[in-house]
Amino acid sequence: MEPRSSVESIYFVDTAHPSQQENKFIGLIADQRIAIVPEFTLECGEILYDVPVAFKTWGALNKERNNCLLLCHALSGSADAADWWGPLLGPGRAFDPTHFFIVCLNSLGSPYGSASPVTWNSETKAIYGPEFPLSTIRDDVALHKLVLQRLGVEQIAMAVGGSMGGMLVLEWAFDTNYVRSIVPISTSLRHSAWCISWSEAQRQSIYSDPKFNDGFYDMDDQPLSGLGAARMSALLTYRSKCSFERRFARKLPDANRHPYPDRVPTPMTPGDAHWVVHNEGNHNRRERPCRSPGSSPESPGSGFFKVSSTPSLSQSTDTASGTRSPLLRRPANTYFSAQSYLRYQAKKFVGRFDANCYISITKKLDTHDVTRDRGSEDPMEVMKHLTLPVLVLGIESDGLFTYDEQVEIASCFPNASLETIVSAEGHDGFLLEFTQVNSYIQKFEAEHLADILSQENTSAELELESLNAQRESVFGEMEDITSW
Ligand SMILES: CC(=O)SCCNC(=O)CCNC(=O)[C@H](O)C(C)(C)COP(=O)(O)OP(=O)(O)OC[C@H]1O[C@@H](n2cnc3c(N)ncnc32)[C@H](O)[C@@H]1OP(=O)(O)O
Ligand SMILES: N[C@@H](CCO)C(=O)O
Repeated sequence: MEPRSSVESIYFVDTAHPSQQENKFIGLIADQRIAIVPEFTLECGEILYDVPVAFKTWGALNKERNNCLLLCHALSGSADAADWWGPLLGPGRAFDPTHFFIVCLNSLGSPYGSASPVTWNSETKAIYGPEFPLSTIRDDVALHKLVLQRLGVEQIAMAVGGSMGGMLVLEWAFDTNYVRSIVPISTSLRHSAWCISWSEAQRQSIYSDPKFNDGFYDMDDQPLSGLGAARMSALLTYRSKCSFERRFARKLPDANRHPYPDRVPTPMTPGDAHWVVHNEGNHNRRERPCRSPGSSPESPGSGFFKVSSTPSLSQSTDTASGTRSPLLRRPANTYFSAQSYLRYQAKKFVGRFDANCYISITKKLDTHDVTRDRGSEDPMEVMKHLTLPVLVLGIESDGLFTYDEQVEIASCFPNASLETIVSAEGHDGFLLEFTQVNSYIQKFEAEHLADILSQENTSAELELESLNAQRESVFGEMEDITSW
């Protein structure tokens, strides 16, 4: 499906644009700009009007307009590549704005500024919500190309991205006249049954939240427990068993650093006590009437659970009522550091992401298949003419986009090399192992983009100061993970 807007009709606005009027996530991304594409036809046939595309740039175009380094973000990323790949960005690093015009554009369906369930539909005069149409990786590439052309880019020197970003990178490779080289990382030629299934399980978590309401939820009262649960299971697929064992093993949470997150009722009877253990961590838990002797569940006067700030089953003392605790022995622990971490990550995620956007993006991932509508189901066949230089990076501990899939990608391009990111962290290694990613990409640039590296762009200097400024990350913490 061809996009209909001419490149010249695209214009630039800031984030106060009406498309973002109800988007509470837009403010999380610093200093980005928005391109408005007047009309764009998605692969599904739906036409979007006044389509916002959020983006950030670093450095400047050279006079040949061929030094664009395109960064493509992953599922929960944004156009602010400095936030999630910051250590790779800067003079002397793989993404060097003194040589490259670095551009990162936000994908459709993401809550960070491009058209999505949380942006305004100028036709219905409301946010899209669950009526945002299905978008594909190819839609992103087609839409982003319009914006790149509007920015004056005549050729992409190198497109780099991991995970979902790697899917965009692979689709970019088919634009043989526009793209000179690519670096797909921890990604796939087509979304595997394994990945589709994880997406499905995560969406089901969201659907089963009573607040989801088929996607028509109140933006001020969102299905947070469903979205949080989705992120928890996703996070597990982004890491490895080995990494979790190393970090958490059977440790208990450090109460000073990670205080117990829940307010837990003090049990009055053995049944109450068991109920507390059973429901600990249940965000949708309701208040349970006290069932102590002499009271009935329906007699509120006899009191509901008393609320304390620590899990009461770790205490075997008397209850507030003076009766003996129903549990005299110290029970086995049921709350571990690993759980505390997952809950913390879920809580953090629901503060920065939207449930409908999560569904929209995971469905987009499910559509990914480089062979779709290209005349053969054999990727080798559909890719044999893609002779551009390709560097594939894979992580052996990645259980989501497996190393075998990276081998397959490399084998389908006639001019590809494969390198290994050594990491026990699993899939997220591409966001954590900065030194290795940086050095592999620099080596690749030296080999294939020497002409661009030989040009120095002094006008980029102005931007470097703000690039180096310390600021809080929206996404990654990039802390020393061994400290846990
Ligand atoms: C699919 C894609 O598209 S990905 C591409 C782009 N990605 C993005 O844009 C953002 C995605 N970001 C991420 O995936 C992650 O943030 C990463 C991979 C960058 C970094 O991983 P993180 O999970 O943030 O780091 P880490 O695992 O070390 O967690 C650190 C946090 O957990 C907390 N924590 C650690 N252990 C515990 C514990 N036992 N209990 C509670 N909290 C804990 C730390 O205090 C820290 O908190 P903070 O965030 O307030 O500083
Ligand atoms: N941690 C990344 C992994 C997905 O590939 C994200 O949240 O975007």
